[in-house]
Amino acid sequence: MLHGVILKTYNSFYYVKTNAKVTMCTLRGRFKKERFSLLVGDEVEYNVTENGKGIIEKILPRRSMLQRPMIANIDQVIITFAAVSPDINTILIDRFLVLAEMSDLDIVICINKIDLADSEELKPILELYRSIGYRVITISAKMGVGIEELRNQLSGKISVFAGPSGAGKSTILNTVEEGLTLVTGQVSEKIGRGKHTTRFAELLPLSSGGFVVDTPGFSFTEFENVKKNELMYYFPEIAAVVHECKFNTCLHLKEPQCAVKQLVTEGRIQEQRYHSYIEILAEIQDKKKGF
Ligand SMILES: Nc1nc2c(ncn2[C@@H]2O[C@H](COP(=O)(O)OP(=O)(O)OP(=O)(O)O)[C@@H](O)[C@H]2O)c(=O)[nH]1
Ligand SMILES: [Zn+2]
Repeated sequence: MLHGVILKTYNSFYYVKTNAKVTMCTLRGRFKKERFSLLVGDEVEYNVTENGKGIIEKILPRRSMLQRPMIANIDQVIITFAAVSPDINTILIDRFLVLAEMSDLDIVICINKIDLADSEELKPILELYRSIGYRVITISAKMGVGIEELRNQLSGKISVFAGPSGAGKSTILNTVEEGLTLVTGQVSEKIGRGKHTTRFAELLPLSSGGFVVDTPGFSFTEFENVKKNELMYYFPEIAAVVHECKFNTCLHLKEPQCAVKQLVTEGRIQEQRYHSYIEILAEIQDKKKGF
């Protein structure tokens, strides 16, 4: 039996990649009821028949699952922002970070367009995220700076790019490997408006090994699923100290003897991050009130 990864699905066919070869597969009859749960990114075992078609015999256990886009076994998210044009927006970075933390993915922050940036202005932002423990890489897709480091980071893994429009995600992919382009726009926004444009994401194989998802990840509707007393755990530097607050119900707002607020005062938790926390918390609470 061969072992492979599902790159895309189309009309009940699964395109399964093993080494350099892609085989069109169908599902063994007894799996038919599982058809809708088999996802791009799933690892399968299959046999090839005389006509060259494959039959999937076994679905291997999943390591992870992302909801939007629906993909199995994603290893990491590359949160991509431009240093300028559009100007870097740390609150927006924090929002993407929360979504990535919620999905329990490894995270890399990729700051693009450093050819346009004032490195002195950028430095504190890089230091902030590095101090929290995030891996931050700086690149210029246009000038080819930092691309080797990014390639190494993508090698052998399944990655999804996420980030605002104009950050340069398509340009980056195309620089990492010629011919790779993202289907732009958030997946979830394509649903509706009377058009049947819902599509499943695909995996694009990289020549260095590994895959990237062809659609950008995440949309902000996903904050709906966060509980107000869970949000803190998606800010690693806040999560690390919440047990020191006096009240175990502390949301770190106006409660007395709050370790989080104390550390913000001392500058050991960055004010900007605390503000992002407060802002997202307020949004979650507003939604619960029925807005
Ligand atoms: N100066 C500079 N411009 C860049 C760089 N990378 C991308 N751009 C430009 O930024 C613009 C946006 O790039 P895209 O690759 O379309 O960005 P995207 O993130 O895919 O955007 P959406 O398709 O809207 O999601 C384009 O005009 C690119 O040429 C860079 O490193 N430096
Ligand atoms: Zn507190």
